[in-house]
Amino acid sequence: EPIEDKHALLDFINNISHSRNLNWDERTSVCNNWTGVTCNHDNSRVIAVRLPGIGFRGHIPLNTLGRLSALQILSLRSNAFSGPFPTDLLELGNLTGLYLQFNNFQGPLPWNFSVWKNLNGLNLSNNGFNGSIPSSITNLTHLTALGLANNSLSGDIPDLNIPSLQLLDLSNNNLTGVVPRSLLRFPSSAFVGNKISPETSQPPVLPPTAQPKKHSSKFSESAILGIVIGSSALAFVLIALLLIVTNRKKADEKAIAVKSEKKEKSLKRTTSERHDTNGKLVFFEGCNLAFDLEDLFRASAEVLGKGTFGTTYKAALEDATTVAVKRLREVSIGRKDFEQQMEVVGNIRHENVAPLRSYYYSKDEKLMVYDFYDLGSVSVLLHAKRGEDRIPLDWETRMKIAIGVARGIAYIHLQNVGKLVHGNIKASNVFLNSQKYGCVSDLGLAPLMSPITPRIMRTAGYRAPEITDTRKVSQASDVYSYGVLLLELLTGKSPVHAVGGEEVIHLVRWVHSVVREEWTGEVFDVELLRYPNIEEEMVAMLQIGMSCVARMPEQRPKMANVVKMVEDIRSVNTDNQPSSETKWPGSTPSLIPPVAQIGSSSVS
Ligand SMILES: Nc1ncnc2c1ncn2[C@@H]1O[C@H](COP(=O)(O)OP(=O)(O)OP(=O)(O)O)[C@@H](O)[C@H]1O
Repeated sequence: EPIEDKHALLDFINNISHSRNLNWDERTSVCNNWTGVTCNHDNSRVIAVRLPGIGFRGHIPLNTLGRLSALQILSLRSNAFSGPFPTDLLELGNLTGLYLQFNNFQGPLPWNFSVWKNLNGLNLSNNGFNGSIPSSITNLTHLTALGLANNSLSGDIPDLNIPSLQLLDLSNNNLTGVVPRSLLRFPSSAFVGNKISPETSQPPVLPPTAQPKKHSSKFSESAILGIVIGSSALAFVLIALLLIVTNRKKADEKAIAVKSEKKEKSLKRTTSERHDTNGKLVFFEGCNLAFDLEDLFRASAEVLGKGTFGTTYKAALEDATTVAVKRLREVSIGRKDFEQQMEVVGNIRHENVAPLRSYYYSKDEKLMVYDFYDLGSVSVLLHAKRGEDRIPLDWETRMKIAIGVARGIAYIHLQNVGKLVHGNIKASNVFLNSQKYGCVSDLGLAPLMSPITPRIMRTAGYRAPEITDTRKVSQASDVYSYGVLLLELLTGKSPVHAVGGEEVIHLVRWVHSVVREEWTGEVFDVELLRYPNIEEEMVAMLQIGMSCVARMPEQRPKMANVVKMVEDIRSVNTDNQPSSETKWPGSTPSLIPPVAQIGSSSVS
């Protein structure tokens, strides 16, 4: 454990008064569950300290936090710290996030901001800082969010030519002069409550108000604005919190607008207390996101959907990053087992597996935090509004999805001494990685829950037949689900879909029957007909898909073999296809049986 860091933290806590007790016991390891403290992967350094709302008062003790030289995130917001800006913090050259808002700091800002060259979130709002905004702030080239609102800052606004900056709030200070050119892209609300001369500062767009919109994407946009605007919007940001935290209400955005600020403040306090004492947000390696639990609960949240294991929200954090938060329900195992499973899942780093960034466990609340995928899931890409103005998912991309997913699952199957199961392969859990290859999410959740409930139809189409009896997912059942996904990519049809009103068709059975009657050409998605020279590949993929959905688990190929088969399709055909842009890695060509032979052994 990092002894030096531990001593620095103990020196800090022993020299400051605070109203809530922390569990910082010097006999325990600083990396082991100390409230608000996060260590790096090998527990050799403390990298984040998040202590919002602990009731600290007085000056930050000298020569304490400044010794945490590996610190990346420091959040001391919503306390009652006073005194000048703690210059010790200038020692922390690795900081990416500094959150000191809602305290009673006073005096000038530090003049040499440039020491924090990696800083991307800085919030010093709601303090008593005065003097001018130092021009050195312009050197923070990674800054994405800057909050200086509700202080007593004066003088001109520096020309903050920082292209990465997405959120800015300078409102309610004593700033004068004009809004510099580089900042005209921000809404006027970022500057209100100052003495800025009106003629020259003509902000481009005046956002109406922070009223929440009735529906989703707009809701989140206005929510971000809301945070910037400040107090009036605090209302609905905090209701979003309510939405995630209390489990009492469904998303009812209308109610959000009418809540009074007073009420929310107290709500907020209870919430943060409840969560800080109960549980801890655990981060995994490579998580550069600057957020703490309160950020998560304060974030504007939009429901993405309800799944088998819970509800997933899109949450916009204060520093303008967006994450997907999965709120689990009906977790049937205890903390230890839960944490163990999270460690396995969270330490998987593979380009075809969506990284779990962080998780949270307390008695009432279990959360998992992922990167947010802008393009949406493969389910959306494949099925959303088929029609004239739709850009179809081209064959190239479908192949890359299939290859990526196969590689991701094969890698998962190697973990935990070859015992890990994904357990929930389906199109809504597959996203595109930065190279546009498939990337699987939502793995390893089945062991957390009570036995699988067959009532959920959306999953049913991907579920291997033996699960009806065994009630357990396995690597072989992952292979089956992958096969269904392949059929979905090839046919453009959802695994369970209604045809002619009520009727529900099972995709696997449907494909079998079409192939059996030698109508193979009919199974393929009409959207794929426009691409030349892909029949061979489509047929070969169909064969792989059908071998994966063999009825008997032992007849299905292992995932590692599936990877080879899928990759081989490309290496076989690239010779004949000069049009293919990508050179696919692969080994020797596999022998592909004629279509008529597939399925005969596997039809149910
Ligand atoms: N990281 C993410 N980025 C973008 N969208 C996501 C993310 N994670 C989930 N979603 C989307 O949110 C919705 C709800 O997801 P969720 O995982 O809760 O349910 P599901 O995938 O429908 O079912 P299940 O719980 O069985 O996985 C889905 O449409 C899913 O594609």
